[in-house]
Amino acid sequence: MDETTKKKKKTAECCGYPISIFFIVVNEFCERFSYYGMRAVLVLYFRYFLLWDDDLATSIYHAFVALCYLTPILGAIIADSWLGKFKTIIYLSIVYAIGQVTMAISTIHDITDANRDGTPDNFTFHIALSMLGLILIALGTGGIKPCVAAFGGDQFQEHQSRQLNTFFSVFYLCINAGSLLSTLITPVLRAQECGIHTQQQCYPLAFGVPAVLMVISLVVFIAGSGMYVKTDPEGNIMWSVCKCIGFAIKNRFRHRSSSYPKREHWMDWANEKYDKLLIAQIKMVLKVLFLYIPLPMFWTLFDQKGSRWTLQATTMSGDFGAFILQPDQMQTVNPILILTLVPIMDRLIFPLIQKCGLNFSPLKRMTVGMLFAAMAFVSAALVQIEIDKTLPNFPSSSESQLKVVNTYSTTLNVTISPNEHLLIESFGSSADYVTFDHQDITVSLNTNPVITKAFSLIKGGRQTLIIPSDPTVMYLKEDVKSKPREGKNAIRFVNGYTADLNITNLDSIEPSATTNYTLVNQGKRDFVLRHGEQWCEFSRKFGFGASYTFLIPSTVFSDDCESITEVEDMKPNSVHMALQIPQYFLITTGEVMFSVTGLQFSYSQAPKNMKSVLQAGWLCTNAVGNIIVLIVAELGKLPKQWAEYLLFASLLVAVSIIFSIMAYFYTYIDPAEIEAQVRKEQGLEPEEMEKETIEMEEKDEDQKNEQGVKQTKI
Ligand SMILES: CC(C)C[C@H](NC(=O)CN)C(=O)O
Repeated sequence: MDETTKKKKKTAECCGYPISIFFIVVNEFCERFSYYGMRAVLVLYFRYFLLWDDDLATSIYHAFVALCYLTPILGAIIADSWLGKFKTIIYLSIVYAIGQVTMAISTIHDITDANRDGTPDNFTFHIALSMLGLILIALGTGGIKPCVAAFGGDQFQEHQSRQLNTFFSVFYLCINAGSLLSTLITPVLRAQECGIHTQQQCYPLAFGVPAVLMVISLVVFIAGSGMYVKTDPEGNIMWSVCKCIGFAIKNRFRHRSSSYPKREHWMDWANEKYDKLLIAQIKMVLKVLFLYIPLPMFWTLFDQKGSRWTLQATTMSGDFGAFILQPDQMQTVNPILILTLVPIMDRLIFPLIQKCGLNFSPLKRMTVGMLFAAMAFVSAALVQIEIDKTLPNFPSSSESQLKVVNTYSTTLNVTISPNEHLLIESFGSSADYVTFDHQDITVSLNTNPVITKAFSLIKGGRQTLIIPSDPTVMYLKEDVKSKPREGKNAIRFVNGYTADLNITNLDSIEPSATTNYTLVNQGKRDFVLRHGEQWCEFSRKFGFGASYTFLIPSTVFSDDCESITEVEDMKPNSVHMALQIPQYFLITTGEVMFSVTGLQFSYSQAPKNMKSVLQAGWLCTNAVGNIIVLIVAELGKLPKQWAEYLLFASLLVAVSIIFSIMAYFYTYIDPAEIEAQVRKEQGLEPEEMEKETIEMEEKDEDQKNEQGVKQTKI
């Protein structure tokens, strides 16, 4: 125990706050920038750099987030039992920074791109390095998380309890300011092009900047070193706690006969062997941990902002007139609202409620926070119902859908066996998809002579029958059967020109052929069509989430691309992303009531030597919430997304009712007061008692007491 001790040494103050707090909140801002910045581009890195599919990318992403909220337990044990919070933060921040740097290095494609084609040649190297980086990051970010908040709390003196509450709000604001800035900045950095041999999306910059911020965070924290109040670790407290609980259970079991008098609490069965103070502290912690059992459900809903809600946004329109919002940018609404709502709640709403004489206790706030989150999901369900009305009618797994495109020189009468008759103009298409419940069809064209051809359609798929200038070679082309990802537009061209054509960013297309789909972003896009010396420019403004087939006629160069016609395979998104704002508002209000309060509650209800442990327990509720998301995603979804949203909302309402009942029976405590009372009962002076506890924990009592029964000096 070589840390500078200081029970509560007098610290330098500014406006009633310890100055050391400044270093802690700046440190938290930089660390959260680092964490959220890296997280913002992580799925894209998995998907487009490591070339994993959507499912694998999403699962590894959620598993990483869950790990980040499980490792706080480890950090808390190290801090409370061994190194103390200060040293734990320093050492694990170094691990964290190394992890971020490793991660940034793993994204440099040039390292293994020997053939210089722009893609890595040795994926195993990049995967191994990035997994190592992520494990170190999870260890670092999770490990320091419970220590930083608790260390911040330790800086306050007893007379600063009002400032302590404000500190937790400011702390939360810093988290969200860091997360907001990084979520805006790192995607922009990723979109830059960089590289030594070939220019690719700049993942090294997008991961490198968070790495730099982590180093800054560490430097800032060390800079405040001389000003901190540093509390000593109190020996292997977790081990003592486990042994004490184990003994209480064993002893209770040994004395299960009704002839033994009952004890007030089952932990009192440890009285024979363990110190009363330790037992009292364990009781306090267990009471709070028991209360945490229903809490993961809140995070299960909360963390779907990044997954389900972002997917929902991809089926909506982000055209806000003055600016365009991409679906994944919608998530920034959360930190923006946090930055506005925390001060409003702290300065206006909570004091107002207090003035009205209502007792809005922390646990009541948390219950109301849960109900707000449930309402957010009801709102998401209503938005989903609106979206569903505008979505195309996609085929079921047993159906097939077909559309016909005619690039023949005249209108055609198309008969699809047995009784589908379509009249299709030259360079036009059937109005919509025709749905078949069988796959084998025969198509007849009223040409002279009549052309008849048999086709087999894809089950559960959408296809287009392309009739080219020579109808005898008509063919099927597969269409997109879901909304294009990230709100992009899927486009393709049918070449009705008499020779090969080159189109910007696409391979050259032969006459009568159709290109594969290309994804283009919203906004005005220009394409140059070229054949030898001839060229023309084709411009088109795109919305969100549409799909088009462009038909190029033989006259394309003579009328300067004017005669290109378009077939709308899928309508653009028409429900506006602004409709998601109410659900973001509700979930963020819920977060302020639930999460900020939970953070304060976990600190205030923990005994001095177990503050980090309870912070870690609190963060673990988030990890379990993420694991529930993973399980639900794996088990498959309800057929309708809105129904799944309502299911989650109902589950959270049920859980919040259970939580409110548990909260009703919870009595708020002042851990310091209880500890002082126990000491008094033991007839020990505070200082004397502290020494006593440490000595006791250092002994290996198991070896001494084979019989397991020892009377303490109480
Ligand atoms: C959700 C976390 C447990 C708390 C916090 N996140 C946010 O504030 C997001 N609005 C964090 O510490 O990252």
